[in-house]
Amino acid sequence: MTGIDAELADEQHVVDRLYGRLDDLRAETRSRLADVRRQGPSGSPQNRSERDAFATLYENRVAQLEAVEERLVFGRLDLTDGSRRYIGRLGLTDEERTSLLTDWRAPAAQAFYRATAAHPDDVVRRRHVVTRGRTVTGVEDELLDLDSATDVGMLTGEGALLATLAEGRTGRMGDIVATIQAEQDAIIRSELGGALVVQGGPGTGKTAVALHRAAYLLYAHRRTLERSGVLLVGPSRTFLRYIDQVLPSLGETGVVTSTVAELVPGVEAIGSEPDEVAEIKGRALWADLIARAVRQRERVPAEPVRVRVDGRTVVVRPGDVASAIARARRNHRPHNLARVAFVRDMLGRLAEQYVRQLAFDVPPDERGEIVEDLRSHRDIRVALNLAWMPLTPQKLLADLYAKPWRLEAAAPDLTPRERELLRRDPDAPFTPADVPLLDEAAELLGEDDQAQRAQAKADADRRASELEYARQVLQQTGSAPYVSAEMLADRFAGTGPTLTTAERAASDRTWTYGHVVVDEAQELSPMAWRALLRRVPTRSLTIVGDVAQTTASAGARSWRAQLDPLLRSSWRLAELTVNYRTPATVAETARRVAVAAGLPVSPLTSARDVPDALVTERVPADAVVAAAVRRASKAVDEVRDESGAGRVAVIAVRASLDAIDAALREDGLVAARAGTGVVDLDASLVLLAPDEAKGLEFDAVVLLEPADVLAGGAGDLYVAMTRPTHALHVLHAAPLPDGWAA
Ligand SMILES: Nc1ncnc2c1ncn2[C@@H]1O[C@H](COP(=O)(O)OP(=O)(O)OP(=O)(O)O)[C@@H](O)[C@H]1O
Repeated sequence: MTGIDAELADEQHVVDRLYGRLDDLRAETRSRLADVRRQGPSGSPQNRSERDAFATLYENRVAQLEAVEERLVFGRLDLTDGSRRYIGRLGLTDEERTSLLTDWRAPAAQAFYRATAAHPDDVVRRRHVVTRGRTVTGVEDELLDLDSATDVGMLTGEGALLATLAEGRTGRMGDIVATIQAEQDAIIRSELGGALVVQGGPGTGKTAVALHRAAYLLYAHRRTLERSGVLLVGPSRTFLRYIDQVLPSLGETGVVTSTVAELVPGVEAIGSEPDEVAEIKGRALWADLIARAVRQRERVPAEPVRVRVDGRTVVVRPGDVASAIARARRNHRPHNLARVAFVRDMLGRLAEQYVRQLAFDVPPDERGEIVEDLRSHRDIRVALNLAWMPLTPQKLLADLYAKPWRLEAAAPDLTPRERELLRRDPDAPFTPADVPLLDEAAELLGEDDQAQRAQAKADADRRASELEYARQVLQQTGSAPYVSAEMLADRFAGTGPTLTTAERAASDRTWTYGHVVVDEAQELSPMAWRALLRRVPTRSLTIVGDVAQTTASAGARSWRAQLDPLLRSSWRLAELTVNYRTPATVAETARRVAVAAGLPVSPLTSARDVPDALVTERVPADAVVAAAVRRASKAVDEVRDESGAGRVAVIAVRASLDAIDAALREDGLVAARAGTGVVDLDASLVLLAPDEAKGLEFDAVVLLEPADVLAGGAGDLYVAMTRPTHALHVLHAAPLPDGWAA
């Protein structure tokens, strides 16, 4: 056996043992699950719910143990004291509780990502163990000894990293646990508190880092975050699908994912509108505008309203309404809740008028029946509603858009043209930019929640007793490391469906999360930020993005300008500087074009280059589409491999997509498209507008007419050019944008 063969055989031995232990744990947990299930549907309700709770606990554990099959172990640290430590997707111990495998998130694993020759952190050797299935196929060593011959370069585990980067894309993002780089690790393990902004050029791993950070925080702060939950906000459903396998592969399934458009449960924002209109709706002035619109629904009538009740007359007097409004506003409750006080006050005044007309006195505490008669009188109801209308957020906003006089009264800061742009039918569907406005309105309107409050009190009492019981069960069974009393109590809650924290959080508009991760955060408008920050009062946030890639007019061009007004300078900035996606030639060209267009681009070094990564082809204007079809067809053949990996995107301005689609079909090629829904990322060919390509990546990209894309926005072109991992084919009739040539 040669030296390397012997090394591989030794590692295979270790890897076999680890998988053996994993198999044992799986079998053990499955058998416990089977035992619990075997007990059948008998016993007291308490026994049954306890059994269900344990069944869920074991099911989750089985799922977690299944999820770590691929690359269970990927690293080894040889330490100065002669000991070895294996690093993997989760922690494993043997029957005697001796550590066999260290979870990549544990403090003991940090050196695997951070140790350098200058700061070896007790590590003499870092080894990347490469496996395929359960077989060790390679090892790669770095000696962290200044005197050693091995030079540790810019990248950690360079061979393993470059091999990963060269793999064909599958349409789904994978995890990077085996090859996280030091600058990325520092961000992933950054403390939980406060707002952390991660700025980095395209392909620097911002999304990957954000997801691994979520997994890290759930591990390091499980007790805090298990109950409050973590929210991950992405730019589109397609993007959320693109990343949806990463957290499960890291053993974490409890993160709520959402776009800004989905933040308000019950609202489906399926409408679309020009970017220009979305920009207006994103402005911070809507906070005041909506507050004003709500106040304008609390209105003193110009004239007294006389109402006949059982032969007597009561008068809804402007003066009384004004004073009842002023009093109801005093306790600063939301509109629909303060309305209860207003109505009570007005009915008291009307009852007083009514009693004065009787031949006898009725003391105030005996006027209940009179008050109820007045309350149910149609004309009084109408008069009080006109003064203080109960409103839903949808009604408030739809009225503002549909009734020009309402918008004019509420929005003196908008120009007549801007107000005209906002005009729409009262029953037109809401758009994504409406959602933060509906959320703002919901905050100011509140719900008429008397029944809800009574229910909440009953729920809270029941919950307290369930929690106490769950604590006792945990003490008796010793299951504390896997589950908290709160989680167990949730599952004990015998009535209704047993919901996880994530499920409860996702269905509750007013839920506040323990941490919020925002990806492509540069796209968020000031109003979208307000809606998000409402969901994380602790301001524990990870904000990742690139202000050079902004495509929405309402988005940010500078973090300071965007975040200072919201977070009062209390945010910290980290930068990522190495591009892992795009070949250097393509990345540098994209960067020059972006600089020439005046974008605030971040410094960027590329991890690798690929021969012939950038091909530009000039064709006559009427031949661009045909050339694109030819090129796309060739690219699909070139990138596809036997495993089904290999993805190609054609990117062009929105106005040309239909023509390209038709031409592709004529040629027998079907491309997946976004339309209004989710792009089928399993397709080997997709057709996208530049903003739809945001955050995604493909082996090859066929880009049409960069000058047209640039005309739509420099950020659009920067995004489009930086999507490929191997090749960018550019087809153009118009001259290439400034900065293209080196
Ligand atoms: N340390 C790493 N090891 C292996 N692959 C990595 C690493 N860091 C990033 N990558 C890969 O580089 C590609 C780009 O990463 P990612 O999408 O997270 O970048 P990004 O900064 O969010 O890009 P963009 O701003 O363009 O959306 C992905 O395929 C990702 O898996």
